[in-house]
Amino acid sequence: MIKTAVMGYGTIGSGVAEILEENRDVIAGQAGQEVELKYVLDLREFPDSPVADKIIHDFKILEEDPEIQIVVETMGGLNPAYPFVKACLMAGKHVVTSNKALVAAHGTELLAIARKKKVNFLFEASVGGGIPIIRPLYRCLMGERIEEITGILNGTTNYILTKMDKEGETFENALKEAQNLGYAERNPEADVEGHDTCRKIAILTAMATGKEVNYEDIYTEGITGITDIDFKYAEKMGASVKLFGTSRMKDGKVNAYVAPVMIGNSHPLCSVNDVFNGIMVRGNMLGVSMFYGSGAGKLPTASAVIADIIEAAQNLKKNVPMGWSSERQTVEPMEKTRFRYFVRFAGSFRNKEQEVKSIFGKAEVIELYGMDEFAILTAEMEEGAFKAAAAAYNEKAEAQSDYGIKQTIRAMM
Ligand SMILES: NC(=O)C1=CN([C@@H]2O[C@H](COP(=O)(O)OP(=O)(O)OC[C@H]3O[C@@H](n4cnc5c(N)ncnc54)[C@H](OP(=O)(O)O)[C@@H]3O)[C@@H](O)[C@H]2O)C=CC1
Ligand SMILES: N[C@@H](CC=O)C(=O)O
Repeated sequence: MIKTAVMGYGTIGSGVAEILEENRDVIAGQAGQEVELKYVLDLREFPDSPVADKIIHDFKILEEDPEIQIVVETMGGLNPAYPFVKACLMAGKHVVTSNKALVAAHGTELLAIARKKKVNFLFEASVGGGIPIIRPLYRCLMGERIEEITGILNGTTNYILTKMDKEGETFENALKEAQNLGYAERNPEADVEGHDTCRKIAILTAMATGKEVNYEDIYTEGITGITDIDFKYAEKMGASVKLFGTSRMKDGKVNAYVAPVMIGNSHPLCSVNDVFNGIMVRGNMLGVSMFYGSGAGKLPTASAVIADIIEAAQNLKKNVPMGWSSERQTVEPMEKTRFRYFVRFAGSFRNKEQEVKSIFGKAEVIELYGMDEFAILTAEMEEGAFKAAAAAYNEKAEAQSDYGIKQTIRAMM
């Protein structure tokens, strides 16, 4: 029998405990022996829960218990998750985590310790919730040169954007619902400002390149600036707005960003709604493959944790080769990335046509009935060139005491 401990009995930790019980026989069949939950480390008591008799508050108890071979970290954050996980690996225990903040910040070091100690540090649940994506990258796609990963990688923001788009819900109400459903991070700023997606695309890029990626090098913009008016234009254009995490890899160079993107209804990721995530992976031989499923939530995410527990149980005496090295992958500046741009301007197109055309070049024009504003969809250009054009337009508008650009969203249509 293999004994495990869960650190953090919140949304995901309690899901892990539930599946260990509910799917006990399936897990034992795959792991080759029974997997028993011995301890649950948390700050609080859970007297009415099924794990009431397993609750501990002192990390030393599980760290020093030689019976514990696999530790699950579902506390979130870096402190004390990082020192606890490191201590478990140093003590020769396998660690499974759903914590992308931890993997993005300290993954390189923790993977190296796991290799040295011949144990495993596994993090399938850290990206895409219940969607298998980490293991496919190091197993099924191991013979591919990965050229691009583009995904809707955050359940909370996709839930919010879907509610705003399809039901006219306000940003604030939709966020509250996502929090009540257990999708959001403890500090939801990580979701809505794009930091969670940034960590996930950094992890996927590191998996794809085999090199460490500093998530702070990735341009990151969240969804807090997206409004109901943007969705009105999107509807008229047969489009929607989604938060993308994208990484393009070519000749050793990586272009990566996190940003809301206007996409047409025919884009494969446009129909990924609510808490669902969708991840497109393009390999040089495979072409495009799509991964789709619940990107957050108790049981889907816990299901991914359970798969890692089984992987560790099947490899108790050896380190499964996966992850990345300490060699740093550089990320190209955002200025070099090419997009079309959806731009909203104050005033009427009739009055601004000459100026807009002379500064932004050829563009499609979109007007909404009864609005004192208009929008354009530019041709594809480099981010640096677009920024220069937008600055020139705003400068002119200011000189004429005229309000300039109201909104800019990158577009792929
Ligand atoms: N929720 C989701 O859908 C998903 C979450 N994740 C990730 O999984 C991790 C956990 O998320 P989630 O379950 O939602 O978070 P929760 O906040 O629901 O759970 C965290 C639990 O850990 C406990 N905890 C915090 N600090 C300590 C400590 N020092 N010692 C012991 N216990 C502690 C918390 O106790 P208390 O409440 O008393 O502070 C809480 O019970 C995060 O990294 C998150 O990013 C990944 C995919 C999906
Ligand atoms: N807050 C995250 C949880 C899963 O990673 C999300 O909403 O996607």
